[in-house]
This record gives sequence, C-alpha cells and structure tokens, in this order.
Amino acid sequence: MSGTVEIAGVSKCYGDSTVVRDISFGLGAAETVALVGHNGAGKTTLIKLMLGLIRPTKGLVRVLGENPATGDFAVRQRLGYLPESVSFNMALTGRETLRFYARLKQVDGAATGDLFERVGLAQEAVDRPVRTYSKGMRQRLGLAQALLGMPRILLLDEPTSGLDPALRRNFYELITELRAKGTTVLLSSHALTELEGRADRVIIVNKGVKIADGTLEQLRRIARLPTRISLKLSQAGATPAWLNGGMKWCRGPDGAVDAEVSSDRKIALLHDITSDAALLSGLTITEPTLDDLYAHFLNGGVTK
Ligand SMILES: Nc1ncnc2c1ncn2[C@@H]1O[C@H](COP(=O)(O)OP(=O)(O)OP(=O)(O)O)[C@@H](O)[C@H]1O
Repeated sequence: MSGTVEIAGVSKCYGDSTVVRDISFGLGAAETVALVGHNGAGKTTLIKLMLGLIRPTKGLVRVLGENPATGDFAVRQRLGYLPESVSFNMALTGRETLRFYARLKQVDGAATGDLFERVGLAQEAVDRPVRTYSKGMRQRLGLAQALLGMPRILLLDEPTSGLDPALRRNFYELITELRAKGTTVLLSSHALTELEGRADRVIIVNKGVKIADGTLEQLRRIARLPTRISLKLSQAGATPAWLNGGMKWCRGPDGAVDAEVSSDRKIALLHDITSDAALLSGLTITEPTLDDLYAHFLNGGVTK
C-alpha cells in the first residue's frame, strides 16, 4: 500500500499548552481510517496539520510527499476537506456554491453536476439558495465541495453528525466507492458504533497523544478483552461438563446461560460446547465492540 500521508513525531503547542504530542502514523492509498477521541483530543488539529493550515511545532508532516504548509499548490488540490461545521453563504445556490469552491481550488467547475448526483442532492435543489436546505442537504453540499477535483485524500471531520440513518448509509456507500478507486479517507468521529466494519483502521487519540492504532482485529488482540458467549440450552436444567469447567456462567430463564471468556480459551470452549449440538437451541458470540476497545484504551489499557 503506497503512503499518501506521513505524520512523524509531530507535536503542536499553543503557548504553554501542547495539544498534539509526538504523534506518528501514516495513511495509505485506498485506506479508510477512523480518527477517534474525546472532545479536545486533538483530532481537528491533526487534520489542520495535514491540510497545511497550521504548522507543527515539532516533527514532520508530509502529504503526497510534500509539506502541505509550504509545498506545491497541486498537493492541496488533491486534498478534500469537510470541516466539522460547514458554513456556506446562505444567499448562494448549491450550484453557485460549488462553482465558487471550484474556482478557489482551481479545479474544473463543469463537473459539479455529477457531484450533486454522487452525493444525492436532488436536482430540483441545486438552483435553490442554500438557506432553504435542511442540515442533511448542507452536509451533502459540504461533501460535494470536498469531492471537487477528485481528491486523492479526503479529510472528513465529524461527517455524519446530524445525518439521519438513511443519509449515513448513503454516505458510507460513497466512502466505499471512493476507497475502491484508491482514495485515502480519514474520518474523525465520535460515532464509534457506525465505524465498525467501515473503517480499515482506527487511531485513538487522548489528550493529544496517540494511544492505539490498528485494525479492529489488531486492537482486539492487543486489548485481550473477553468475548461474551450466550447460549440457550435445549433443556433448561441440563448441566453439561463444560458448565462446571471453571468458568463463571450466569444462568437466566428458559435455559439461557452466558459467560465472558478470554480470547485464548474461546476456541477450545466453543469446541466443547458445540461437540454435543443437541444440547443447544441457540448460540451467540459477541466480540468486544469499538466502544469497549475505546473505553479500554482510554482507561490506560487496563482490563477492568
Ligand atoms: N488556535 C488554538 N489556540 C489555542 N488552543 C487551541 C487552538 N486550536 C485548538 N486548540 C486546543 O487544542 C485542543 C485540541 O483541539 P481539537 O480541536 O484538535 O480537538 P478535537 O479532538 O478535534 O475536539 P472535538 O471533538 O471537540 O472537535 C483543545 O484543547 C483546543 O482547545
């Protein structure tokens, strides 16, 4: 995977306060990465560093091989950015807005019609003033603006906040399409649940420090959080040998039993449990969610 963004040993200070501390990571082509962290963790600061809007106090930022703050304008043309709060000139229509941004970015404004279609902004809305748009429509317009000039890297700050579930689904479909075409997508978000299965990799920052970086599978392996196994016994009172095998099972009504099992014992236990399938009428395996992992890493990586 070829790298599109490189952040190496980057710190950013404002006066006495260090808001990003010695962070390093790279982003690859066709990679969708979630940047997650509490409010004030430093996510927007990292995005602004990649955009070249601010410069690091220490360390190196490279975007498509160049320093985005001083490098060639062509590099900035290949970046798309959707800020956390999109604010447009309310008097302009959607079409005028996009043409305005196309001129700023010095990219072809003629393709804006396609962009409206791609982000699902209805044709009838395109020539209406932005003040008549709903929040979702403004967010779509913001996304269309970010997609101007077919960026190789998209930096999206809280892109789905305020979107209804249908719009969110649409949004992630578009991200999948872009990934297939080789675009690097960085999503800063608080919406952990919706990122599962959508981001290739997750970077967690806390108080300006990177505390985790990996695929969901890698983070699960590092965190070693237990898996929850929930079963339904065909006969409520049955006591197969594995129920007394040193694990703490909780019995519920109608033959329901469940327990938390460590990742190293999980496969052997499942083997025992399923060796007599007639004993079971249901089985659910729940792996730690991104929410669980996030809480774990914020907690200093200590399993409670
Ligand atoms: N121009 C600035 N001057 C001083 N401090 C700043 C400046 N910009 C950001 N900060 C501080 O840097 C810290 C990180 O802010 P940042 O906006 O990067 O956080 P964030 O993770 O994006 O938060 P949120 O999820 O709330 O958007 C915050 O404490 C913020 O107050």
